[in-house]
Amino acid sequence: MSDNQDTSEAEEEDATPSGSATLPLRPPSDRLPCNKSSVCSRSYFVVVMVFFHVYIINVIALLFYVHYNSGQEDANPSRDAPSSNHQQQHPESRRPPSKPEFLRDVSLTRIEGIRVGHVQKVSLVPSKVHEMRTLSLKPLLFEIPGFLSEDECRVVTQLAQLKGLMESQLMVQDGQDELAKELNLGPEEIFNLLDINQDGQLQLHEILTHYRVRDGIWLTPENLREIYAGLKADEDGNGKKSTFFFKKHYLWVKRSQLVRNSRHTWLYQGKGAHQVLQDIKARVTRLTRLPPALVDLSEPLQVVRYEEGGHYHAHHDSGPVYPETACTHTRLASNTSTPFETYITVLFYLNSLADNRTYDEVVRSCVNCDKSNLKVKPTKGTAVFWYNYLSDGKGWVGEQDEYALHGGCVVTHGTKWVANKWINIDPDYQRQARYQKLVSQQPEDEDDEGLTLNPDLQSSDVHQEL
Ligand SMILES: O=C(O)CCC(=O)C(=O)O
Ligand SMILES: [Fe+2]
Repeated sequence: MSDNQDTSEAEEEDATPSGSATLPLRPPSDRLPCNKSSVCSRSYFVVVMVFFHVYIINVIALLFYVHYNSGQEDANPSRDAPSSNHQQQHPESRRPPSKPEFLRDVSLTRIEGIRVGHVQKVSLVPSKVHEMRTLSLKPLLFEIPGFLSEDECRVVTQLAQLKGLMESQLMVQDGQDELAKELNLGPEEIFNLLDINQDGQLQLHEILTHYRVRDGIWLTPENLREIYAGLKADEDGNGKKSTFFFKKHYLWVKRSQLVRNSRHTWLYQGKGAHQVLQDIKARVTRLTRLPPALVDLSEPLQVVRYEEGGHYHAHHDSGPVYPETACTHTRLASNTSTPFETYITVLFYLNSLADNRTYDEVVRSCVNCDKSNLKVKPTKGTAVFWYNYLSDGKGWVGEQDEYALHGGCVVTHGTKWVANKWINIDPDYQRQARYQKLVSQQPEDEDDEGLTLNPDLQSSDVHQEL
């Protein structure tokens, strides 16, 4: 009780306007300001202004609310995707999503590497359990022995031979005459174009730039000095040459100076393809745990043959195409309107190399194999696969993994056969989703796990060289 009394006293005290004790008290008549018109209108103005401001603030808040809500709906492309229709019926789908709405339906599984040497069992075919060993975490790289059977390796190489293999990279002189005709430029004009600093001379670096830009030829300044020395062209040793010598030393380029010295072909893996090829594609889908549609939309199997002296210098299978690291397949993709990159590379060894002198470096190599951090010896049937991109942490691709630099060492004895399955995606999810939607409007194959493409669409839109 006493507490209540205290409280009511306190309330009474509190009810006294604070600070009023310091103001002189006036008689009640003085406190009626209406007889003073200026005071009355000022109070009236203040009250009106307060109401006006509250009203304006409310309107602005309402506008923000409406804008924010409609903006969320616009930015949500999955709402017009068929699979998200049922979500619209649930009120909880209006809650803020834990990850961007557009990544709800599709996300890229990334297999955990755990640690180098870690072995996980994977079930890829009914009769067998495969072992998948982590070879590296940076980049994320795995090896699966016996991924292909002996028979499958044989069928793939035979199918490639039946189809016919083409040079992976043309020698410069192979196309030189046609280029000269096509360019319709005289030697003077070519000289001027190559003379980057316009000093009337061609320096070593200008020639080198041209080589890399036009031909993808792997020439170091040392190579060029050797060429000059061989031609006795640079007698004063200042590295300045005439067009005559520049034209002439083209002929000195050897196959070993190409980025890639091999022959290859593409084997279509969709509906109607040889059963072995379809099986390999299905197994790759299981292995990578990616949405089947992504694997279906990817390039066909590329089969590559290296003869003695064959090699593939260090390169990335994806990312911006620098002339010296250009791959046939990234060119293939970049020729098209669909900007696909290679998310995963699955490399199959279709034969074993006879001895230890002839092995492959797979990752983090430089032009020469001695500088590589990791080498994998080709063993028939073994598959290695790695991620060319890091994750964005939200279920799609992030940055390109610089550590995915790799190459194939020079084959010193015999012939080496490999096949590449490049799994392509568009780093821009929304474009990929639009593309997938477009392609999924093609007739579907009922037997298939996922989406099946109309071969005509596939070859004309994505895989031009098939
Ligand atoms: O032949 C190899 O070992 C590597 C091949 C490769 O990296 C490629 O074809 O992109
Ligand atoms: Fe490669």
